Amino acid sequence: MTEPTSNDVVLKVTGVSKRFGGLQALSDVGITIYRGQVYGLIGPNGAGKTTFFNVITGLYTPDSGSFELAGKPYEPTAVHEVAKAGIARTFQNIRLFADMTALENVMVGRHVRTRSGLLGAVLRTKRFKEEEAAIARRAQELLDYVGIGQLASFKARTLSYGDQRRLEIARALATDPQLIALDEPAAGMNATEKLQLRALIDRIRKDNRTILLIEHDVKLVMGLCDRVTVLDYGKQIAEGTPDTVQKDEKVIAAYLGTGGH
Ligand SMILES: Nc1ncnc2c1ncn2[C@@H]1O[C@H](COP(=O)(O)OP(=O)(O)OP(=O)(O)O)[C@@H](O)[C@H]1O
Repeated sequence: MTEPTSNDVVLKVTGVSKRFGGLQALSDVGITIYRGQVYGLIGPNGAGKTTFFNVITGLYTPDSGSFELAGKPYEPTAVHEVAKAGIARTFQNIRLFADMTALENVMVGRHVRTRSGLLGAVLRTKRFKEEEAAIARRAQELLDYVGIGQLASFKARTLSYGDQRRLEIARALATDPQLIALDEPAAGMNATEKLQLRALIDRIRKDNRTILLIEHDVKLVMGLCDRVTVLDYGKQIAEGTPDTVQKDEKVIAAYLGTGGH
């Protein structure tokens, strides 16, 4: 394998701090993710993982930090701006349009990248209709890609939990993101669904896409990720390959609750 170069950096985040009242939720946290990597963010409950995710994706305003996506600075000031910049995310608590079909849910994701706009939609111009047909085709391809193509016409709420998570991933992919941020994708999944999820994430990586994930299932993270950051009480206590991180004494202590807190 060739060494990644700075041109391959997808996300570079440095010096992120965030305080909630008296609580320092993040202290000077930074990560660099290269194209084609699966990057894991782990840590005990309350370590700051979700806060870090929310900062990167524009839900929380950080007290400090600088952000670069594919070589361009971006300000994570609002969720839609972050989506436009090229980060798509899924949520710990699935956020689909429950009464829309699977296909429609993916089409909504794709609209971030369309050009006809509202006026075209109201007037139902030729260009709008062509664009809609292309979006529907692409949405179907993405459903096939994540393995639920046969469920395209089913309402999202009728899908199994695992399939809803796949649908969320398809919707994220629909925006053609630089980075896909997955918030606990394996939460609530059974062992078979976890294996399928792992295969899907592997496939997405093979297609040279880049993934950041928060995950409680340490085994899944260690088996899947190229690099891992471990947070504990808002501090980055380790960063590296799963092998090195797993052996790190601070990490072992944090997970066993003997970190001296
Ligand atoms: N909006 C908020 N207001 C106040 N405190 C918050 C807020 N969001 C998070 N916190 C606090 O910040 C700390 C970090 O929380 P965060 O949810 O980021 O941790 P986490 O690592 O994602 O935990 P978990 O694994 O339990 O989801 C916690 O002490 C939490 O109570």
